[in-house]
Amino acid sequence: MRRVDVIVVGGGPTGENVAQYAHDGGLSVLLIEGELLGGECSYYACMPSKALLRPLDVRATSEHLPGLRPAELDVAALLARRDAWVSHYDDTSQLDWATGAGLDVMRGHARLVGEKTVSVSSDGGASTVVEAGVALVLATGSVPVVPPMFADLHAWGSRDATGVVEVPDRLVIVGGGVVACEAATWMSALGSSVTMLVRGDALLTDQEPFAGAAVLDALRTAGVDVRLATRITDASRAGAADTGLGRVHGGPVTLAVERDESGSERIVADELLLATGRRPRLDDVGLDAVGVNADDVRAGRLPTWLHAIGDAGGGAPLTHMGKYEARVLGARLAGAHETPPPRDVPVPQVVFTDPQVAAVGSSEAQAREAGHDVVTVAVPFASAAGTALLRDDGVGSAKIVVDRATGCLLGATFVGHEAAELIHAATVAIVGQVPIGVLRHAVPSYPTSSELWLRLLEELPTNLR
Ligand SMILES: Cc1cc2nc3c(=O)[nH]c(=O)nc-3n(C[C@H](O)[C@H](O)[C@H](O)COP(=O)(O)OP(=O)(O)OC[C@H]3O[C@@H](n4cnc5c(N)ncnc54)[C@H](O)[C@@H]3O)c2cc1C
Ligand SMILES: NC(=O)c1ccc[n+]([C@@H]2O[C@H](COP(=O)([O-])OP(=O)(O)OC[C@H]3O[C@@H](n4cnc5c(N)ncnc54)[C@H](O)[C@@H]3O)[C@@H](O)[C@H]2O)c1
Repeated sequence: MRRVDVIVVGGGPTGENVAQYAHDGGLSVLLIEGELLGGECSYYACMPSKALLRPLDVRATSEHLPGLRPAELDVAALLARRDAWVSHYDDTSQLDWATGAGLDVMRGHARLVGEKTVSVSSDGGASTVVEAGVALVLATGSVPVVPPMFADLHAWGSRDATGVVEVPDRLVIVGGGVVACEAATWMSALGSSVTMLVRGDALLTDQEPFAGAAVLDALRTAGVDVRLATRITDASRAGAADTGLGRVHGGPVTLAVERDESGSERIVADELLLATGRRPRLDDVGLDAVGVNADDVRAGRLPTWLHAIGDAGGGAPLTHMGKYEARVLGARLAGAHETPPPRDVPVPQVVFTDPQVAAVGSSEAQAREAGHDVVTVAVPFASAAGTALLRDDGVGSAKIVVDRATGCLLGATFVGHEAAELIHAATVAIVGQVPIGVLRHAVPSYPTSSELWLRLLEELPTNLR
């Protein structure tokens, strides 16, 4: 049997980071990956989606900046850019990085078979048993949730949308969350006639309501048919088949859809994209062999040698949060002395729609629900010269949520063009618990987007400033 200090199962961004931090702290580490080293993010999620979205953002900017001729979309070149960013689904460069960083990498599917022990089976059927001296980390990521009604349709998942090869003429997207909104943006730009079927009465419901409303307006303006408060009662498809990543998976899909105000109707589409959430990938890692289950993972009821982090751990399923958990755990396993983290680390997220939604910490509703007495202020996104100069269509708003008792920021949301880079200032202010009275001495350069901070702080009651 092979022995190492730390076994990491899953070589996505979370697994790679925990492995690197533990190794740099002096431990021997084995990183086990069953598919592509780099994980969902590098090949099927963050990288391809943002590679597709960025040129579209630049094109839209060119349409709103007098002095420029609007940029023209070159679909073949856009897809080629996506292919380059996913390294043509080849993980050689990631493997080079890992071995260069001193990590031992094993290919194959790992299952727990006993305390601190996994069995790794390779494609050829051979299996190797490995034991960890210190810890075993599950960084196995997540899988898409497929509602049972769609189980036999070979509907597209987010992998097909980011890996699009054949652009369906008519695409129905089920869901109103992040994947649905981002995918609707690039699929409609690529030429699909997109219908979004959303069961709730808003988009992006985890965010401040004005964020979902702005994205809804923008998608509709771009020609996406967004139908809220819908219920799909039946779904069928002739000739459903796995024709390959990003290709249309069979004949037309027929959906029976009910809406409160307009009764029921039939919708026919060439492809169906399910964007109905994700859940931790824990079904096939042998949890039962060590007497735990997925609920134990979610509740943190694990033996001290076993850890589940990143998407697998059930926290915010975001690359940067997985990497953060990985840095903290990797250093801790190696015995590094670290400043203890604040009790609640705020979660930042950017939705790369047009306009972008960038948020961190609590929304007003979440803060009130948590029992905070809050003061909130909002300003138009274009109310600073720096943001107004970005584009002449100036949509969006910015809002902050301040704790009246401490005078510190609890949350911030920026909705507008290139809003993404504004959010880290809010993250720093929340983690640093910087009182507003101090924050107002952080002077933003003129004319930059950061001047929105000034506009927001000026709106607060004088006793808080
Ligand atoms: C379309 C889309 C776009 C996204 N965009 C963003 C974004 O812009 N920003 C952002 O922060 N997040 C984004 N996310 C979320 C992000 O992709 C995930 O949060 C991130 O990939 C999680 O990293 P991870 O390492 O925990 O898991 P993963 O990246 O899923 O990696 C897990 C790895 O473990 C391997 N594995 C699983 N089980 C085993 C086993 N038993 N044995 C061996 N190997 C195993 C898998 O093959 C995989 O490579 C997006 C998600 C989607 C679906
Ligand atoms: N830019 C980013 O940071 C980014 C981009 C994409 C994905 N992600 C991550 O990936 C995760 C998954 O994204 P997602 O959009 O799939 O999930 P989500 O939880 O954001 O949205 C799921 C949507 O599907 C709907 N839904 C769920 N079950 C349904 C059903 N049976 N019928 C009809 N509608 C149903 C929900 O109401 C919701 O609108 C997100 O939590 C996010 O953290 C992040």
